[in-house]
Amino acid sequence: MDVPVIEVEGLRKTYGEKVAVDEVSFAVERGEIFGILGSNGAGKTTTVECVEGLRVPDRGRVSVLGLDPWRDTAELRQRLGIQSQASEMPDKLRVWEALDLYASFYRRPADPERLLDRLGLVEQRDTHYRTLSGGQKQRLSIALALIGDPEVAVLDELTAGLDPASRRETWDLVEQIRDQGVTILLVTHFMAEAERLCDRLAVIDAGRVIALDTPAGLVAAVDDGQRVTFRPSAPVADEFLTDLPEVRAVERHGGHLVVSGRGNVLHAVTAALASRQIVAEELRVQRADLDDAFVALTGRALD
Ligand SMILES: Nc1ncnc2c1ncn2[C@@H]1O[C@H](COP(=O)(O)OP(=O)(O)OP(=O)(O)O)[C@@H](O)[C@H]1O
Repeated sequence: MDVPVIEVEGLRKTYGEKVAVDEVSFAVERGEIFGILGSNGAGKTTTVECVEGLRVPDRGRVSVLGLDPWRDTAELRQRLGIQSQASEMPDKLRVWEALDLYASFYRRPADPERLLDRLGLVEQRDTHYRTLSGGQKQRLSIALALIGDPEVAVLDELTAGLDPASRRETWDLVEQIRDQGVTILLVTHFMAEAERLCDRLAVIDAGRVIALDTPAGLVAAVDDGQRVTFRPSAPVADEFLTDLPEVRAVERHGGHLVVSGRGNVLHAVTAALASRQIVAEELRVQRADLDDAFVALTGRALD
């Protein structure tokens, strides 16, 4: 088995009296998109800043590509790309100048022209930073994280403030970056992003990892099965449905029935109704999603 690309063990970091993270442990495998999901102030940034070598933990061990982020900082800088939510540039810096400047920090930088092309910034090559749109600034920050041709990239809240279309484009881009072999540590408080992109994720709450699994695994752990809502075309007695082995409960809301249970509730219910020539109108099927998992784990919705 490969050695994990990032290993964090028993991390603790305090700011004065405030314990920002405690007992945080996780390992990121090569080629993964690993997410750190949590609400504002949960400790996500503190955790990744310890991984990047920007903060020194009070306790615990961090290893990135076999390097110690504090002892081997210079070497790590060459192999780790950092995209940060707060990377502002001088107003008059042009896009190509920013890439050129950042490229000069690396032993073996990526080709800036190819990166501009990949990130859809060719036409903005000579544009001043100040006049870039939010989405273009975001793409530039990703380009700057990749200019060193890193093996690992840390992306922090990368779609914050983007409109839905730019957000989806950015997600496609992150997948392409991973497909080219870059391991990605993704910080997010955005559920759809975690569900769409992450192979596995650690849910952080009040400084601690409270769950670590694939998005599907997190959902399965709280999944109370399928819930089918419909309006029957003719009256149906509750018992007719509760007698089905798949069905656990039947509730009535106005003219609608809400039938919940395990296994293929939808098929069982529609087949039983069909045997009596009853049609399930206005039919909807609901399953638990990552939002439900988060609420079950933390006791509240993600802000
Ligand atoms: N330099 C600091 N001094 C004092 N407290 C801090 C400092 N940095 C962070 N904190 C506190 O530590 C806790 C964790 O902060 P952190 O920034 O790691 O959370 P986060 O999950 O990244 O949140 P956000 O999404 O808002 O950035 C918060 O309560 C925060 O107020």
